[in-house]
Amino acid sequence: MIELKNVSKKYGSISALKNINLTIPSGVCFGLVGPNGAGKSTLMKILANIIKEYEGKININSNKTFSMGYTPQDICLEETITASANLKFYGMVYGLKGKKLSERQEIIFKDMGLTERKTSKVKTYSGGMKRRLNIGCALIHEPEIVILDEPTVGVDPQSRRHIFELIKKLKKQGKTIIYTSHYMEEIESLCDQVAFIDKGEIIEQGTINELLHRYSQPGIYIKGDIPELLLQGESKVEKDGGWVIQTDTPLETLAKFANQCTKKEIVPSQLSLVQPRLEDVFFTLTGTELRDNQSA
Ligand SMILES: Nc1ncnc2c1ncn2[C@@H]1O[C@H](COP(=O)(O)OP(=O)(O)OP(=O)(O)O)[C@@H](O)[C@H]1O
Repeated sequence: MIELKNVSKKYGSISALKNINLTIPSGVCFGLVGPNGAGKSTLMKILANIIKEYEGKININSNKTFSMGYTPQDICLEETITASANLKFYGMVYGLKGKKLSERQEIIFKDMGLTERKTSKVKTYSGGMKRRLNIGCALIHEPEIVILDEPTVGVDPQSRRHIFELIKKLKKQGKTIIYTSHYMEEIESLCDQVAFIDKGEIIEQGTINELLHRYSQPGIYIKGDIPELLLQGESKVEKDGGWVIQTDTPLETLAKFANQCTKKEIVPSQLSLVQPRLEDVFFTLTGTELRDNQSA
């Protein structure tokens, strides 16, 4: 278990983290979500012991020994040598050698879908391949705790798929994974728990289901050539050229609209239940869209 108590960090006059209290149970995939500049990377670097000057207390696995792998947001590879030599270097840094090191290299290359390119120089790799290798370097020593800071930023779909598969494999192995992303759909599909961070503060945390349950408004979505009359008296919000109709009884409302449309021979281009999304939870909490703040 990882426990943070009143963790704060300032860079000069900038308060990057303010009294962070967080508990990350062992064996969960924990998502940390927030807009640019929220403090995610700072928190990751503190956990990875890269930033050593901060206020507050961190307790990892009750101070028992543990191994950790950290992938920073920026690619940290030597481009002029082969992928294999890069991976070997990281393996040796983590104390691996001989047969064990070779075996681990083979596994990482296979997991990352890079086996055929392992003897190529890193400078010949695409951005996505470099990112996959960068992640592999942090996993060479089979760490119990894996910290991945925006592992899918700017990657192609193929690399994204490999990274997702890898995270699922790490989850099955019972690793504790801490994962930051701007992409809520990634957090929703990969993580068990999530914390929202905004302006250096944790503004909400819980399991994905808890948060969706607590904050999302149930409803249905209707789009198309819909007469005003049909929507009269409904609590509705315009969205993407259609309407979200807010209701506590979405199934009944959906059936009612389907009936009315059938009777009036109207064929909406879309009529569906609104699926609660983490994106909406963040919006409810902060009043801002996560991605409006993105520069990437
Ligand atoms: N080395 C540094 N020196 C000064 N200020 C910094 C430094 N690193 C981060 N900051 C500032 O601290 C705040 C938090 O930055 P941090 O990189 O932790 O946020 P983030 O949520 O990871 O953002 P992003 O998603 O853009 O990576 C920001 O205001 C940032 O400008």
